[in-house]
Amino acid sequence: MGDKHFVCIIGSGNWATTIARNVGNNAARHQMLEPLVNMYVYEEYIDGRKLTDIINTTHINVKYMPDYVLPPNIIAVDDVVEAARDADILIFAIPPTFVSSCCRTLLGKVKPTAHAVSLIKGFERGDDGHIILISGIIMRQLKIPCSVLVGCNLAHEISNDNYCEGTIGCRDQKFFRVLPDIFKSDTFRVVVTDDADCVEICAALRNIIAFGAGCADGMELNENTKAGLIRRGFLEIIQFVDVFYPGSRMATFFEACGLSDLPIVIAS
Ligand SMILES: NC(=O)c1ccc[n+]([C@@H]2O[C@H](COP(=O)([O-])OP(=O)(O)OC[C@H]3O[C@@H](n4cnc5c(N)ncnc54)[C@H](O)[C@@H]3O)[C@@H](O)[C@H]2O)c1
Ligand SMILES: O=P(O)(O)OC[C@H](O)CO
Repeated sequence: MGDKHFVCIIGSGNWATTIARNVGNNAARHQMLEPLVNMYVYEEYIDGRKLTDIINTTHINVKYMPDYVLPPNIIAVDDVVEAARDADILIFAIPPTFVSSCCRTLLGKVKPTAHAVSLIKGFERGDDGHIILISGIIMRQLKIPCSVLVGCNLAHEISNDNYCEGTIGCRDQKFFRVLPDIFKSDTFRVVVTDDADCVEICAALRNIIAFGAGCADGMELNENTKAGLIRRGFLEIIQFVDVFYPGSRMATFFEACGLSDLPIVIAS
């Protein structure tokens, strides 16, 4: 762990662009990080100009975050292989639908020692009906470990420097110290745990409870009923993890990935 880590962000949407400011600021001053950070941008044309050119000259992602200035050490790259080739830490922040195709493109092209971090919420469904974690897809396809960062993380609030919290589920002890240092800021508190499956599952399943709460509103059920539904849904997440990911810790459900993220999604 002596050498500096080169960081690459894969994605340039709302969340990727928001977190890129923290990553860029931290990379510029952290002794364990290379100051330049690549950001893979799915190329688009805005008024005839490439989005990558716009980002690299104005430092603004006019498509996804038009009022938000990125640090100049964030370098937009339109080729995912080129962006990721030298990376020691690969941050995935794209919608779940694009993960498999992106990993197929990257297969054999990333450093075998690289470590991935998924900021993606959601999961895929396997042929047998089982849940497949997004980090699992990344690990299986790229054959590198993948940690996760999730929490009560509405991008527009973080971009406004409103206080918020995130939980990192770290799958490699070697990265325990450096991962929080990559993402945190004065207003973004990041806690790291090794209970990575539980962290990711909390974020993946909370949408189901939020959907149920939305249905309760739509059916004009009262607040007592909705609160009961949310409590029972949260309990079901705990029971699900207990059955399918044994060994997870109860305390993890009360970190940002669990209890704080749930009300956000229900309200939003
Ligand atoms: N927005 C938030 O507040 C927020 C916060 C936390 C986590 N997340 C999670 O982050 C993930 C991304 O969400 P988002 O809100 O940034 O999405 P978004 O809709 O803002 O971004 C879409 C991204 O997909 C890229 N894209 C489009 N077509 C593509 C293709 N064919 N191949 C590869 N990339 C393509 C776009 O360039 C863009 O970078 C989701 O899993 C979401 O749950 C979002
Ligand atoms: O709705 P999502 O999956 O984009 O998640 C948004 C934020 O993470 C809520 O905390």
